Amino acid sequence: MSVHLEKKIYIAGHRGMVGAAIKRALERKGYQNIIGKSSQELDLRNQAAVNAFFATEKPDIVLDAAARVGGILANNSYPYPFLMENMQIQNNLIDASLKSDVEKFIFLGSSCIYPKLAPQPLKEEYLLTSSLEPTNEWYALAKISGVKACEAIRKQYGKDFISLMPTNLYGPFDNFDLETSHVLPAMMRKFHEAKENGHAPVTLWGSGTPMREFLHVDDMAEATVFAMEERFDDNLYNVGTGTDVTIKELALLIQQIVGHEGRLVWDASKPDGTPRKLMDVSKLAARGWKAKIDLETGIRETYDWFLAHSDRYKEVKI
Ligand SMILES: NC(=O)C1=CN([C@@H]2O[C@H](COP(=O)(O)OP(=O)(O)OC[C@H]3O[C@@H](n4cnc5c(N)ncnc54)[C@H](OP(=O)(O)O)[C@@H]3O)[C@@H](O)[C@H]2O)C=CC1
Ligand SMILES: C[C@H]1O[C@H](OP(=O)(O)OP(=O)(O)OC[C@H]2O[C@@H](n3cnc4c(=O)[nH]c(N)nc43)[C@H](O)[C@@H]2O)[C@@H](O)[C@@H](O)C1=O
Repeated sequence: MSVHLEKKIYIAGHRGMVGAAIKRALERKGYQNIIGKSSQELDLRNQAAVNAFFATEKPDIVLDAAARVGGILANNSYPYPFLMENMQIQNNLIDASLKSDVEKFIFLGSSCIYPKLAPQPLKEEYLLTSSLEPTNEWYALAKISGVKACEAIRKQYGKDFISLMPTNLYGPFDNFDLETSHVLPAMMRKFHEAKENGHAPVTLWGSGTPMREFLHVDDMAEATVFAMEERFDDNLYNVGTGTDVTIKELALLIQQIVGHEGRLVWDASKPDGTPRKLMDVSKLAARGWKAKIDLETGIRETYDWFLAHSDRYKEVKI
């Protein structure tokens, strides 16, 4: 299905890693009417401000990539904002989109919505079948309520509101802050700085045995644009590569790409999180979308970006 290139598309969170990648993907395809606001210009936690923005701008399509986002330690340390701010942001966006008759709304969730010990790979139907992973249950609960809000709107009003569940993402404009980031950017920065420091030892968190699946953000953006252009018959679709690695394997790959030759130390006082969360990506594949960027290529490209933006990676994003 094609979407008119003049449709007004609002990307919530257009300055973030995912939002910026979606903007690049839309621009590549020739979309001409893309809008966005920074959190300073429009605080999405403020319902009155969000309603006023929608009344003025009247977007045709809303892509929701705005959220409070962080790695395992940030999620575990700040449960209240990860629950409350995410619910506020998404509730305001979803409700304003319904009331202003937006044609299409895409909500981005996360693979952590699925139960901690669900069978692998994770099928969409496993949602709400057992308990969540404790390190990120607050964030996961917010995301689950977003999925359900979109599903409720679809069920009650027949509107095209859908949810995409990305696996762990990485790429340009990631958060490289060592306390709040996800594992892949943290490892890249740690190995890089240790190499510059005479190949000093690198300390990583947990046991190294958990498994994670990593998707390049440009693939995620392509999947979002694909979903925007299609009319799906269901509410919830996983987005991933369908393959995963252990955290130790990831460390060795990044170490080799960065060229660090020192020792690895595993800090067992830090949490492992969920043992595995591999996505079953067959539902989206059946619609005709699959990831293109393999992990090694994606990490090499991201490291090139990191080297070219060495002034930026020390910014704290949370
Ligand atoms: N990164 C990952 O590994 C994964 C991410 N996701 C999901 O993808 C989406 C995007 O994540 P990602 O790009 O990584 O995150 P980033 O932190 O890079 O970007 C988040 C964006 O949200 C905006 N934002 C946050 N709070 C507010 C607020 N109160 N008002 C307005 N805007 C706000 C920020 O705006 P500003 O820059 O202007 O402050 C920023 O642009 C999220 O829904 C996340 O849950 C899902 C799975 C994995
Ligand atoms: C996308 C997803 O991201 C979060 O879940 P997570 O996958 O557990 O998060 P993570 O990327 O931070 O860690 C992955 C694994 O890696 C290990 N690990 C080793 N060394 C470092 C390290 O240096 N930093 C970090 N962050 N982790 C490290 C770490 O101990 C863990 O075993 C959710 O909270 C939630 O936000 C969500 O949905």
